[in-house]
Amino acid sequence: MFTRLLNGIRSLAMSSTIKPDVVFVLGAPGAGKGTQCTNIVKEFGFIHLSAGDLLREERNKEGSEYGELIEDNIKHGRIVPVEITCSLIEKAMKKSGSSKFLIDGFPRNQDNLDGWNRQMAANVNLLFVLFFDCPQEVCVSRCLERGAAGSGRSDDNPESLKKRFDTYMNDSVPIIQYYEQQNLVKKVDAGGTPDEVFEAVKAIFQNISPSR
Ligand SMILES: Nc1ncnc2c1ncn2[C@@H]1O[C@H](COP(=O)(O)OP(=O)(O)O)[C@@H](O)[C@H]1O
Ligand SMILES: O=c1ccn([C@@H]2O[C@H](COP(=O)(O)OP(=O)(O)O)[C@@H](O)[C@H]2O)c(=O)[nH]1
Repeated sequence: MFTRLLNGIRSLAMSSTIKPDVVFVLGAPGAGKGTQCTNIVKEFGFIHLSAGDLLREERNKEGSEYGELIEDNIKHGRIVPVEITCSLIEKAMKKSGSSKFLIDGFPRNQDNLDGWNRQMAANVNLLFVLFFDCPQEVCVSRCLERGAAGSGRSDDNPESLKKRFDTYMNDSVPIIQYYEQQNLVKKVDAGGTPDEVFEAVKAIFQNISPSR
């Protein structure tokens, strides 16, 4: 009797656990991920979590044990170990209390993907992967302009950009292909003006039915 009651409570608790909706936002450095996430937040009420911003915030924290490691990776266009990034994402998700997230710039390599699958995948509802497709020369000039305009980023310079693109081509593109094989990728041409790109983004978000 007691066991049956306990099992009943357990299954009720499990069925009422609502998983948050997640959209991964991927694309080359400078493709416009952050810009379009800001638009999506305004129009569709998602919370924007940029993995890069979370890492930079952690790097800037006084006394952070990962500060140097994060900066070293960012400057050289390498990917920070997933345990650090995933924990920052998880913490930010919990803190926000929201149930709809844009996770921008993650997962970017196999280590990221494996870590996410180990730590988070079972607890979220991955809606799709929004992929901003943009020619490399356009992305590079946008990043250089962003640097010249005073982004203050230690990686918006020609040397770091070369490494960031090597990492993107070698490590991140295979992750996008992995999701493509699962029919989860929604591709947007990101070479136009911000307004043109957002028109295409809107068409995607207007057609999704969130899990609740
Ligand atoms: N469609 C666009 N056309 C021209 N410039 C853009 C466009 N989208 C973004 N930008 C600019 O390019 C730079 C990189 O955009 P950002 O959204 O930060 O890209 P990402 O997050 O992919 O690195 C920023 O300075 C931004 O203002
Ligand atoms: O999941 C992530 C996201 C970002 N980064 C690091 O942060 C940098 C900047 O990433 P961000 O997404 O902010 O900018 P982008 O390169 O897309 O313009 C990357 O080159 C990586 O070094 C990382 O290690 N893991």
